[in-house]
Amino acid sequence: MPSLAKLFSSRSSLGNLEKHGPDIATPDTESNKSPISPQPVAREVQEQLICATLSRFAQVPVSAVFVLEPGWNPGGLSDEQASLILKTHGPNTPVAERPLAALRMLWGAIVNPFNILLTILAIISAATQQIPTFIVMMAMVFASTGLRYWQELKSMIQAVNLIKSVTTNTRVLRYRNSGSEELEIDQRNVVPGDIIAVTSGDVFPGDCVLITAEAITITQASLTGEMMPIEKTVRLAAPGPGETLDLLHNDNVCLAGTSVVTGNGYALVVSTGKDTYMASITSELSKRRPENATQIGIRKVSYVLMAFTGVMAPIVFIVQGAVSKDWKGAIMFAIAIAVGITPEMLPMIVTSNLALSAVRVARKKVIVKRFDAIQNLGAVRILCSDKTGTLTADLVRISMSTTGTGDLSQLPIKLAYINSSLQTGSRSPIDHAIVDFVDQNEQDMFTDIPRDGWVKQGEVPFDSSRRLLSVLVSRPGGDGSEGLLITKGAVEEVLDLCVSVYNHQTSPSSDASEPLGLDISPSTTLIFTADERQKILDTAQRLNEDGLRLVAVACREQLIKPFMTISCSDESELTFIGFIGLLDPLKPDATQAIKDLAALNVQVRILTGDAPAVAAKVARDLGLIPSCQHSSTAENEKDEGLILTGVQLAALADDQDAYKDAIDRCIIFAKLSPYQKLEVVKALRMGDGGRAVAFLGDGVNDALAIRGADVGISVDSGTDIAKEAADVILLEKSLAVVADGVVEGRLTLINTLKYIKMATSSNFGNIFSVLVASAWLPYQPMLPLQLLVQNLLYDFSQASIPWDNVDPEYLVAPKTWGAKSIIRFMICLGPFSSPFDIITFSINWFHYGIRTLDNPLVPLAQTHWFLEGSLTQLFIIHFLRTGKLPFIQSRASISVVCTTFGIAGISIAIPYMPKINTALKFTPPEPIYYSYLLAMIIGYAMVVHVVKTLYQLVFKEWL
Ligand SMILES: Nc1ncnc2c1ncn2[C@@H]1O[C@H](COP(=O)(O)OP(=O)(O)OP(=O)(O)O)[C@@H](O)[C@H]1O
Ligand SMILES: [Mg+2]
Repeated sequence: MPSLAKLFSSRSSLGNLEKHGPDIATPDTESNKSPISPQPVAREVQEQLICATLSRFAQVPVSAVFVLEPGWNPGGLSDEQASLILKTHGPNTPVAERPLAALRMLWGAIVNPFNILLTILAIISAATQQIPTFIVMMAMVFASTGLRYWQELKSMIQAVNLIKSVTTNTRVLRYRNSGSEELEIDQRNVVPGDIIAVTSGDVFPGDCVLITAEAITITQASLTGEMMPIEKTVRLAAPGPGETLDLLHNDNVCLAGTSVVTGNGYALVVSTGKDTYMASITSELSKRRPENATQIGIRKVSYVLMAFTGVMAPIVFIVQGAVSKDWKGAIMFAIAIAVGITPEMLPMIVTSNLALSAVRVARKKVIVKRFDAIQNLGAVRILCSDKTGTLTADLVRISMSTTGTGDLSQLPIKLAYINSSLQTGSRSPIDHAIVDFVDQNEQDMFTDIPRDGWVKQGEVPFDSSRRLLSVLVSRPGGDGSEGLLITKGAVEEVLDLCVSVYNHQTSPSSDASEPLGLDISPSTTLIFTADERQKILDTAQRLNEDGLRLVAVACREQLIKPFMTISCSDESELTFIGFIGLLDPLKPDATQAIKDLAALNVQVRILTGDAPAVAAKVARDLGLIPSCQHSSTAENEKDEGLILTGVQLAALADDQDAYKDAIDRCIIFAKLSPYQKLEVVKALRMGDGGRAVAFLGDGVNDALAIRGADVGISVDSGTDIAKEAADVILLEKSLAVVADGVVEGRLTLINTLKYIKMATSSNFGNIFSVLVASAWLPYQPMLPLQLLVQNLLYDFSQASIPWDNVDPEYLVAPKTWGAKSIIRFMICLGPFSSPFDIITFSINWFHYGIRTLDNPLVPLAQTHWFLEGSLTQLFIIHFLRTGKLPFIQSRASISVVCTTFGIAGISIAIPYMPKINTALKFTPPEPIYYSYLLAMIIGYAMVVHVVKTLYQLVFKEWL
């Protein structure tokens, strides 16, 4: 008996495309093993090879690394060297873009139960001299395999092309004109021997060894699923005796696909492309990802069908064998029935459905990295978004530079400028805005900054948990030991570190002896009392409510010692200087996009690391929370229940009910750490009995939540780490295209559901008919071969379903795979075809008097059932594809009309086709039979329509 589990788990073409995702129909990991997939032993050998290559460079002190390979040098490769290595090693193609395993795919299309059975039957036919039968059967094998292979190959090529349109750049050091130059190149052109510069948010393009002294933290979530960052540092000592390299748990190796969370540094690329650890575990990675709703749905339905097959095939075999005494014929018949029940086209339908949608959304500049994400997008009920760049235009510009009490002052922006221009981490839009502003206004306002005089002596890079960025600089004109620690960051975080407030009134505004006129001494600072703090917070609140994003600036004088490094612990005892207020206008299309999403029943929530008041202002302007005309106090009170901050969230941890209530109620989640973003996404997913949640973000701080959501969405201009974690990439930063993606996802899901509901219900109906026929008729109601031909023709007609129209009302609500709904549909609709099959048996029995096995008219009886079965099944597609009246209220797409009517025409023609009819043992029916047939089709259509109306009344759903 053909194994349904195998069929459902046969790897679809997309399997080897995905970075980490399984293909669509792979519920059963055991049977995922492709017959020609690498054996575990081969994998072990490959892993040992990777280890050996890496340990050569990773287990020596950094000072000795460059001696190991002639030509490699700490200043970087020359362009000639790099292009030579590129030629020999090949491009550093990411796993997702690997050329297709076309042969493996062909193997998957060939080896399926349907083909195996047909081939066995064909061989038996050839052995018994039935050459025409053999030819017909083999033609069927080629046709079905060809159709599936062609569809899957096409989808895969499309997928690869789509993924290629998302490029990732890497900063490399190249040795040019007797000096090192840092340049940005396409990640595909990185070669072993390259030195890369990485900063927070960057993904390692190959397996690398760290070569700079400062520690960085990286996440290996893409390889291990473990989201906690781990620290990596350079190796200074030689390895101890017996020390071996542990790929995932060593100090200085950063594997391809992992990404930097905090810190900056340089690393030497050791392996690229197919030689990386990630490439070696691609198939494992795909199995590790938890099943999504679609896969669970397919698995459940396949279990039900398997149970049917398991019960039905033996019953049919025993009953038919006992009635006809032809046990050999009975077993063939039972097998053919089992094949009939199997919806063997499901993997192909799902694949082409998804590929088609992926190509359609790509036209709207939405790139789906894992095809099945598109279906999940259709299921999304809540879209979480960070604020900057998706809701706002990401055109951050400086609006003001003020003191803690809101008076204009240039000092904060000047200090922030030194901080932003000297820091070497990834430049955030805030840093860009500060640097651009000062560069543009330098002539008029900033003549007193001796630009080149400030020399960086140390840095603590920005991270979203601290929300601070500090730079230690030596003052211009001094002996180099007088330093200034300049810290900028989120207001509360900076205030927590302050011990005094700079008094701008008493301070000399332009004392020539003090650069920037900054003199921090007891006479120019005030003690930081609770009162002072409150005053500053009030100012911040006021500015935030005007929609200004704030960065607080503070500093401290510090003595600089030789070889000193600084860390977070140095960020203390600061003097508060003032604020920089930044404006980021709303995206023009965001309000409409939120309305469109609301019309699609998708709620939008804001999850931001920024202050609640700024987020509230954005939400109000977008219409996400009601705006209040009267006073800001009233607004605050009203917003209260809709905003939750990270601190409040943490405080709710002990009270589960209040926690759930707050998560459900709040629209804005502000001041969240990256972990809290993930926590909120998880909590939202759990709510309401489980719902699909999408997360849209672009920063390092969004990557965890992107990975944790049902659909992670990022933008092409986002950080690599966010793009790596995402399932969907928007080439244009716009919320509006997300709404298009949601519609497309629903369209795909509806068409897949259509197929599965039609296929299962018609198979379920056939089971009853076959049981009746086996118990009643002394001959086979259809020959196994005839059953298979009918099955194949039906399959061909179904291949057009992905191109079908969907009634608009099905698109307004989130849609998920519901195994229960499919089974209910099958049980309620399936049996109504049986009465018409039994009428056909009765016509044969009573009208034509075909009652014995040796009656010469048996082929005619079989032709009759073939025609009735095929035509009713094909025609009824139009009734089942919509909850409305077919042809009049809802029309199928041209492709569905053409295939269903075309295949119906072929079915009618087959009994008349010379050679084919003899091979299949069909006889042309009498003309009068066609009037019976017409009556039966009309009768069946009427019955289905009545049942459909009642079904929708009772269950309030159709597809
Ligand atoms: N480069 C930076 N230097 C100093 N402070 C910064 C920097 N970037 C962000 N901040 C501070 O940290 C706060 C949180 O910003 P962050 O970008 O981490 O949050 P976010 O969740 O990405 O925000 P959004 O939702 O607006 O994208 C900012 O409001 C700002 O005060
Ligand atoms: Mg952000």
